[in-house]
Order: sequence, then C-alpha cells, then structure tokens
Amino acid sequence: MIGAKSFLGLPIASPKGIISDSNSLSTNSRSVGVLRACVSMEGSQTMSHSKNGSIPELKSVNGHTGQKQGPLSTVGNSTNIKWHECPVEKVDRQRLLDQKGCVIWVTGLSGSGKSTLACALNQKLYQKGKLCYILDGDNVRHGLNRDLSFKAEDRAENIRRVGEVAKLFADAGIICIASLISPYRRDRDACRTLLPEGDFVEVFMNVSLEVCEARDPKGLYKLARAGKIKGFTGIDDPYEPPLNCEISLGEEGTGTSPIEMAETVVAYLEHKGYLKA
Ligand SMILES: Nc1ncnc2c1ncn2[C@@H]1O[C@H](COP(=O)(O)OS(=O)(=O)O)[C@@H](OP(=O)(O)O)[C@H]1O
Ligand SMILES: Nc1ncnc2c1ncn2[C@@H]1O[C@H](COP(=O)(O)OP(=O)(O)O)[C@@H](O)[C@H]1O
Repeated sequence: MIGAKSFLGLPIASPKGIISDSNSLSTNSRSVGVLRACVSMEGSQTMSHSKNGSIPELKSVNGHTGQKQGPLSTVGNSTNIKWHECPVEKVDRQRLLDQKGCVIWVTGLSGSGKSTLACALNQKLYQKGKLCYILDGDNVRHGLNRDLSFKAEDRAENIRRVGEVAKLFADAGIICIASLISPYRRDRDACRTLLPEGDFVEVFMNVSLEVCEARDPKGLYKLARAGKIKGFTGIDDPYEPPLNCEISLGEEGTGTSPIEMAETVVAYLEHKGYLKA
C-alpha cells in the first residue's frame, strides 16, 4: 500500500484541499469513496491556474449538461462521433510539469543505437526533473503491436499506431521518445503531420550498415545473411534515411558516445524551449 504522505514525498491534492490520510491512495472502500466523491461533484467547476501559475482557481465547465452538441463526424470507419473538449488542456498539464510535450522520433538501422540513445536521453532529462516516456519498437511489439509482422504494410501500421500513441503522450505534456527503425520516409512524415509545427523532432542515427552489422548484439544480421530471417532492414529490405531531420547523430565531428548524443538532443530541446512550460 502506498500512503499519500509517502508517495514520492508529495501530498495528494483533493477537490477540498490536501488528502493527508495515509490510506487515501489504497484501493480500500474508503479511498474509492473519496474518488467517487470527486467524480460526483457534477463537474460544475474545474481548476484554472491563477496569473502567477501557482494557485489553482476554480472556473466553470461550460455546457456540462450531459449533451454533446454540434456536428457529428466520420473518421475512418468511426461514424457519428464527436470530439469532447475538457477545460483542463495541454497547456495546463505542461504548466504542472514545467515542460512542453513533444515527440523525439529516433530512426535508424537495427544496431544503430536507437534504444541506447532513448535510455540515455531519458536519464538525462529525468535528472533535470523532466518527464519522458519511451516507446521502443521492440517493446511495443511485445504488446500493442504484437499482431504486426515486418512486411511493409505492417511496418507502416506499426509506425502509424506508435505515432498516434506518441501524439497522446505529447498532449499529456510528456516528452515522448519513440525509437523504431521506421524505415519508410512516408510513414515517418505521416507521424510528423499529426503534431503541431516543431513538436516532432526527428533524430537520425546516422550509423553505417557495416558498423551496425559488426555490432550485431542480437545476432540478427548473422541470421539475415544466412537467409534465416527474410526481409531484414538493410540486408534485403529497404531503409530510407531522412532528408530533412532536425538532428543527425553519429557523423564525423560530432560526439559519438551515447551520453554525448543525448546531450546534443537535450541542448536542442533546451534551445527550442521544450524544457520549460
Ligand atoms: N525483419 C526485420 N527487420 C528489422 N528488424 C527486425 C526484423 N525482425 C525482427 N526485428 C527486430 O525488430 C526490431 C525492430 O522493430 P521496429 O518496430 O522498430 O521495426 S519497424 O519500425 O517496424 O521497421 C529490431 O530491433 P532493433 O535492433 O532495436 O532495431 C529487431 O530486434
Ligand atoms: N553510441 C554508441 N557507440 C558505440 N556503441 C553503441 C552506441 N550506442 C549503442 N551502442 C551499442 O550498439 C548496440 C546496439 O545498440 P541498440 O541501442 O540496441 O541499437 P538499436 O536499438 O538501434 O537496435 C549495443 O550493443 C549497444 O551497446
């Protein structure tokens, strides 16, 4: 059980102030009661930040009548749907986190160092008190995308889904690091268009096939060369390098250690203002 007072050393805010009961985060009936109380406030009021950004004020929720008005839409196969707005917006979440949500899209061959960079970057940003989440191709294929193979249309669907999830993370105010081979320019560009200008930062792991193949940490290149894996990126499947990415790592004259690479990305984010609200 995690007590409210001990949870990351922070008190937990309730609609009426601070919950100081040490049982309030447990799933016992009392805490469920607290949660129900929050939900049953009829949603007539919500928080808005005061001018100095520190003390939440209450503002009315417009049109909270249970009826969704306005035109209905059709999106793909979803007919008669209507976007529901919430008064707590991205800008409010960003202020809470003191950062700006964005997507760092890391692309490159297998073995080029995508996952290593993603972790090093996550660590660097964590040390600065910034919240990140990594969507790694290998990992996402263990769950959400387990139904997808490596043929071109499945890779495209893999990238599309991860792009949509990354967009949600960015909307949550989080710095989302997506590390996938993402071999097709068109698929990466489609993810870029999901986000506001500047919020999609494409990072190319510019590491040659020779270097990646020499590293071969999982033995996959060896299997591909032996014909035991078909359609392996760089061997008998294409990789299209970016034409206009924000950051290219691994080239001569730039830092080549994972930490130096992560520092390059952090410097970019700092320069572009993503590390403050
Ligand atoms: N045919 C083929 N081609 C490329 N990679 C393969 C293949 N089969 C399995 N793997 C393993 O899958 C990891 C890449 O998954 P991704 O989701 O990033 O690929 S993609 O973006 O859909 O192309 C990749 O991980 P990384 O080495 O981290 O890139 C491999 O471990
Ligand atoms: N900047 C780097 N310099 C040298 N070796 C690296 C670097 N980044 C990663 N590696 C090594 O290369 C291998 C592949 O790295 P990984 O991050 O798994 O690549 P990917 O996710 O692109 O497949 C690992 O053995 C890792 O330790």
